[in-house]
Amino acid sequence: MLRVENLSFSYDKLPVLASIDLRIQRGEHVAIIGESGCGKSTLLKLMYGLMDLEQGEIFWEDEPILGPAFNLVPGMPFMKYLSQDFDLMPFISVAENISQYLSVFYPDELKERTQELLEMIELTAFADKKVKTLSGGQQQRVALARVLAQKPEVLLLDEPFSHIDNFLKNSLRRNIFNYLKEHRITTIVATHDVNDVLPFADRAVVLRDNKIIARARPMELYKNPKSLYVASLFGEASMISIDVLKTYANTKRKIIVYAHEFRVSPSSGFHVTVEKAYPMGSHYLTESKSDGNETIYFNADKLYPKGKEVFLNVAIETINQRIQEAASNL
Ligand SMILES: Nc1ncnc2c1ncn2[C@@H]1O[C@H](COP(=O)(O)OP(=O)(O)OP(=O)(O)O)[C@@H](O)[C@H]1O
Repeated sequence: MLRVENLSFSYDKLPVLASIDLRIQRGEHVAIIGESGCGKSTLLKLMYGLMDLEQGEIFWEDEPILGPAFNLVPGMPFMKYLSQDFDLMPFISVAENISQYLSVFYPDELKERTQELLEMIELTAFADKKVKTLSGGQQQRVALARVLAQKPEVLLLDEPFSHIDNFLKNSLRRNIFNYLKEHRITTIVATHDVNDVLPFADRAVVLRDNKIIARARPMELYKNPKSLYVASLFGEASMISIDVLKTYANTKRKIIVYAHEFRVSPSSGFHVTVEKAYPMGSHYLTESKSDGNETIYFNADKLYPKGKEVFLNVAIETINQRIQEAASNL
């Protein structure tokens, strides 16, 4: 188990993390999510021992993870950390970068394993190319293979697919996250991208204002977001007063509704005026204003012009589910 106990950290007296407690089981895959600058990378660096803690302790099983004040070589040998700059050897080939940490005493195994990792990152055809000649996305894939080759017990990944195009991203995610699960490698991923979180993470931890504000299975967080901040990490969402959605409900309490949960009606429902629409392929993400001047996002299957008045409805099951969840959070 990885244990983070009462961790606090500041850069030049600017607090970034305060009183963080976290337990991650061996083999678990945890996503650290939150807005840019909330401290995700800092938490990963502290977990790896790259910086000294200001307060608190971190353990992997019973071994304390210590920073540079206690370790000449920063970083723990049973862990690997893939930062946003990839730490590759630019003047040697892709295959050599990947196999650098494999044992030369077992040449067949070395070749086989390098081949397996090249296939996983879909760069077999580039095996003999020098890393410096690769694109940013290709270098990120080599960096991923290079950390996997080292068979860490714990892998810390900071935005691991940020440079990779959408065309490849999904298959790479499946290849890599399935591999990590099969090999029971404890994985902690700092990410902005819900596609790294919902399909793969066992748990998501949400950071905001130096603190963990939510932790749960990703689908629980998604279905029952405790705040607009949490919902917004998963998609466009709005806060709506219950009585405007359910006219007979006599309460001003608000619930969160995702853009895709609204249905457009020409004649009845919650009245809004269209401000702007963004084509998203399968639908138009439409920005509108309510009569109370709140910004409401909804998905529409056609393009509504600015100024168009429409009515929005939300399925009664969704409203009731959010009301129940809001009550259970009280
Ligand atoms: N070396 C540093 N010196 C001073 N301040 C820093 C340093 N590194 C990060 N910070 C600050 O600490 C805060 C947290 O940064 P961090 O990189 O951990 O956030 P993040 O959540 O990973 O952001 P992003 O998602 O944009 O990568 C930010 O306000 C950042 O400006």
